[in-house]
Amino acid sequence: MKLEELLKRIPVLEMIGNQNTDVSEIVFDSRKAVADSLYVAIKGTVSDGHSFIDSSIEKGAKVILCEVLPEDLKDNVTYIQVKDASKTLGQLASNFYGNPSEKLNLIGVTGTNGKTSVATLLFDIFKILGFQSLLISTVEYRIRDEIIPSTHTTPDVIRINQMLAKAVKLDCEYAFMEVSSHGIHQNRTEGLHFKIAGFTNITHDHLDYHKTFEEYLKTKKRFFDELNSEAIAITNIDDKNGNVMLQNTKAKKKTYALKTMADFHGKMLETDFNGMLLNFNGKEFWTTLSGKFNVYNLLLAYAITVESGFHEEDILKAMSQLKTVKGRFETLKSEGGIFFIIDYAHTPDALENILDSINEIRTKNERLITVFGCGGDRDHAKRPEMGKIASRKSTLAIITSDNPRTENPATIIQEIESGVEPQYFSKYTSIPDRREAIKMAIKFSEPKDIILIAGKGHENYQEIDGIKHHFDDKETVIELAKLMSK
Ligand SMILES: CC(=O)N[C@H]1[C@@H](OP(=O)(O)OP(=O)(O)OC[C@H]2O[C@@H](n3ccc(=O)[nH]c3=O)[C@H](O)[C@@H]2O)O[C@H](CO)[C@@H](O)[C@@H]1O[C@H](C)C(=O)N[C@@H](C)C(=O)N[C@H](CCC(=O)O)C(=O)O
Ligand SMILES: Nc1ncnc2c1ncn2[C@@H]1O[C@H](COP(=O)(O)OP(=O)(O)OP(=O)(O)O)[C@@H](O)[C@H]1O
Ligand SMILES: N[C@H](CCC[C@H](N)C(=O)O)C(=O)O
Ligand SMILES: [Mg+2]
Repeated sequence: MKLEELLKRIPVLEMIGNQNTDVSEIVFDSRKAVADSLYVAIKGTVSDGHSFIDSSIEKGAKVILCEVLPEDLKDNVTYIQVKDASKTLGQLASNFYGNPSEKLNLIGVTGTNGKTSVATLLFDIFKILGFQSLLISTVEYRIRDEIIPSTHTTPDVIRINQMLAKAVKLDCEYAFMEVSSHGIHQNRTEGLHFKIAGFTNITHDHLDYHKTFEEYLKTKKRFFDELNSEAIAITNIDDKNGNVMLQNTKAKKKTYALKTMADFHGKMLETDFNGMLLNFNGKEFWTTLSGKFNVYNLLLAYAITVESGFHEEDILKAMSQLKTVKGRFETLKSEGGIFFIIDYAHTPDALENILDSINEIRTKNERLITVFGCGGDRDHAKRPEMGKIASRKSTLAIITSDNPRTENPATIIQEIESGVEPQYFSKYTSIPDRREAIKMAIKFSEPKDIILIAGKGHENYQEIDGIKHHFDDKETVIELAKLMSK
C-alpha cells in the first residue's frame, strides 16, 4: 500500500525521506520486520521499541514511525515522527486492512468478569439466529467455524484488524470481542469502530498492572469515552461503578439489572444444577446454564441482541438452546455420584460468586469441597482474600497451584493461607500438586458431594518457570474419578 494512503487522517509531526513509497506490511516488533515494511517504535512495559529501530532496518524495514527521531538517520529510509506511536499504530492498522471494523457490526465487552462468557454466548446466539461471526476471546478466536488458538484476551491491533478483514471477506456480519483493561491501556482497540459496547462489572483484579483501583476503573471507562455518538453503550447498574462507565460517553445509553429498574430487567425464578428458569423483561424461558452470574451474562447478551434489532421471542428461543461456555460453571457427574464443577473463577469476586451460587442450589446435606490456587507473578492482594472466601464458604478448601510461573508455589500457598480466619483453620488443607489435590478431594468425597475446581477453567496447562506443562482440570477429573471408582 502507498505510504500516502496509509497515512490518511493521521497527524504527523515531521516526515524525513521519500514519501512516495510502498509499504509491504506494518510491524511493531523489529524481529518480525520484512522487506519494505513499516516499523512502529513503541515504548513498552519492559523495553523501548525506539532502541530496535536499526535492527528493524537491518531486517528490511523501509519506513520508521516513532515519537523521537533517531540522531543517525539512514539513507533510503523514511522517518515519520508522531506524538503517540502506540495510538497511531491502531489507525495505521485500520487503514492498511481497509477499515474492516466499519464493514461489519463490531461489539465489544469489557469488565472484570464475564467477558468470555458474554462474547461466546453472543457468537452462539447469532449462529442460532443464522448469522456468521468472528469471536475474539481468552479461550479461542473463531472465524465462522474455523478455530484459531488464542494468545491474548484482546490481541494486538494488527492481529485484530487481520482477523476482522478475514471475517469481512468470509461474509461475517458480526464480530464479538473481549476488551481487556490491558488491551485498552495499550491501545489495542485504537481506531476500531464499535457499534455496541457492553460492561459486565468491575472488581479487584490486575492491580499488579494498573496499581490502583481508580486507575483500573479509569482505563475501563476510557473504552466508553471513546465510542462515537452512533454507538450504543450498555451497562450493568447493579454494579456500583456501572453508571461511572457512561458518565462521559457520546454513545446512546442503555442499562440492565436484576436488582433495580433498568431498560433490560432480569429475574431468576428457579435454579438447580441442570439450569435456570429466567424472566427477562416480562418473558420467561429456560436455560441449561447455572449460576447467578450467568443471569447477568445472559441478560447482557440479550440486551445486545435486542439492540442489534432482533425480536425478543426469537432471541429467547435461541437463548434456550445455548450450551455452557467451556470452563465456566461446567458440570460433570462421576459414576460414583460425585458432582464436579469446573470454573474459571480466579478472582476473589468470581470465587465468592460461584460459591454463593452453589450454596444457593445445594441442599447442605452434602459437602462442598473447593480446590483452587492463585497465579504466580500476578496480583498478590487477591491471594489472602481468596483463602478467606474459599474456607468460609466451603466444607473444605484444598489450596493448590495455579500457574506458579516464576514464583515458588509454597510461597503463593502461604499467602493464600494467611487469609484464612482462625475459626476456619480446620476447614482447609494445602497440596501443592494440583493433580494430587484433586485426587484428595475425590478421596474425601461421598456420593452427592460437590467438588468445585476453580481458577483454570478452559486452560490446558500448568505454567512453571516459563514452561507450560499439559494440565487440564476436566481431563484430570474424568481420569481420576474413573480410576478411583474402580
Ligand atoms: C504486560 C503486557 O501486557 N505486555 C504486552 C506488551 O508487551 P511489552 O509492553 O512488555 O513489550 P516490550 O517487551 O516492553 O517491548 C516494547 C516494544 O518493543 C518491541 N520490541 C521488543 C523487542 C525486540 O527485540 N524488538 C522490538 O521491536 C515490542 O514488540 C514492543 O512493541 O505488548 C505486547 C504486544 O502487544 C504483548 O504481547 C504483551 O503481552 C504480554 C505477553 C502479556 O502477557 N500480556 C497479558 C498480561 C495481557 O495482555 N493480558 C490481557 C488479559 C488480562 C485479563 O483480563 O485477564 C489480554 O488482553 O490478554
Ligand atoms: N457476570 C459475572 N459476574 C461475576 N462473575 C462472573 C461473571 N461471569 C463469569 N464470572 C466468573 O468469572 C469467571 C471467568 O468468567 P469469564 O471467563 O467469562 O470472564 P472474563 O471477563 O473473560 O475473564 P478474563 O479477564 O480472565 O478473560 C467464571 O468462571 C465465573 O466464575
Ligand atoms: N488472564 C488472567 C487469567 C488468570 C488465570 C489463572 N489461572 C492464573 O494463571 O492466574 C491472567 O493471566 O492473569
Ligand atoms: Mg476472558
